[in-house]
Amino acid sequence: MLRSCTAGLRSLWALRGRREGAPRLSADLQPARRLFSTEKAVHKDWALPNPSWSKDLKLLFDQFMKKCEDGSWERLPSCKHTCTYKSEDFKTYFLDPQLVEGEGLSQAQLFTRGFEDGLGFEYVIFNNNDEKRTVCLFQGGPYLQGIPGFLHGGAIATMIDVAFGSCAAISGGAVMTANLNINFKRPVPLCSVVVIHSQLDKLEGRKLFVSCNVRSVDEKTLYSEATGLFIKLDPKKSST
Ligand SMILES: CCCCCCCCCCCCCCCC(=O)SCCNC(=O)CCNC(=O)[C@H](O)C(C)(C)COP(=O)(O)OP(=O)(O)OC[C@H]1O[C@@H](n2cnc3c(N)ncnc32)[C@H](O)[C@@H]1OP(=O)(O)O
Repeated sequence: MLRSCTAGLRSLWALRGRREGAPRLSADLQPARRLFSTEKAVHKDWALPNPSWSKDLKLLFDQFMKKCEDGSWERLPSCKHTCTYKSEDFKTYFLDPQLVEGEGLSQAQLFTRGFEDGLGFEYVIFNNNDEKRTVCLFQGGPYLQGIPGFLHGGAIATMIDVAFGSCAAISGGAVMTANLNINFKRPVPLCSVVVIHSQLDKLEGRKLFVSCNVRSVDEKTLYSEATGLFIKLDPKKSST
């Protein structure tokens, strides 16, 4: 298993390099890279443009890919069927191995990647390791409607959780959300693009405090602000 993980990891990052001509990551970006599990399927990286992406989303994506060229930013690949954490990490916490590998979970996939292209969550996350922050570019599709014409608050909360989770996991490894606190300030138009700027504010023992704001592409509209608490899992405790 470990061997196939490593091989998968290598091929994922090789694929990334081939697709985008991405530069080699500097050594200090290695922690983020190590977090990826690629044990079964590295066939598709979902954090790449598809035909459903709007002009705004593609434009922002290109701008951030440019920022990746000097190594200060990195795009985080996103798999659908495999846990984005190393499964070895989670096996430590979820002592029943069936929870991680059982037949019953063969259908399991990441909630945010379970929609057809363009209908649900279209997003990509970029990480700046030195500044301990991430930027998530998010286009919420028509299946995420709440009030007619606007995104469901739960969809925004989900995306904030994913953005926070990535930001926290890069520093903390295997983490879980303990608390999310969101102020919804303006409704987000369905199918528009928003930018979620997340920041690791404080690391205190196993606690990672994060915050974010959700803004329009032109940055003029502040849609939401949130804080979160993530807890680094304790290998001595079972979570089940
Ligand atoms: C390249 C890299 C890519 C990155 C690749 C990753 C990509 C990633 C993408 C996917 C991202 C998906 C993101 C979804 C993330 C979920 O959806 S997680 C699911 C939702 N969350 C849950 O189900 C968690 C349920 N809760 C629990 O299991 C347990 O409460 C926890 C959170 C594990 C903590 O339990 P514990 O380890 O026993 O912690 P415990 O000893 O009770 O508390 C530790 C400390 O935290 C404090 N604490 C705990 N809970 C709280 C709370 N709610 N409020 C305040 N303080 C608290 C305690 O007071 C204590 O403080 P100190 O005494 O140390 O000062």
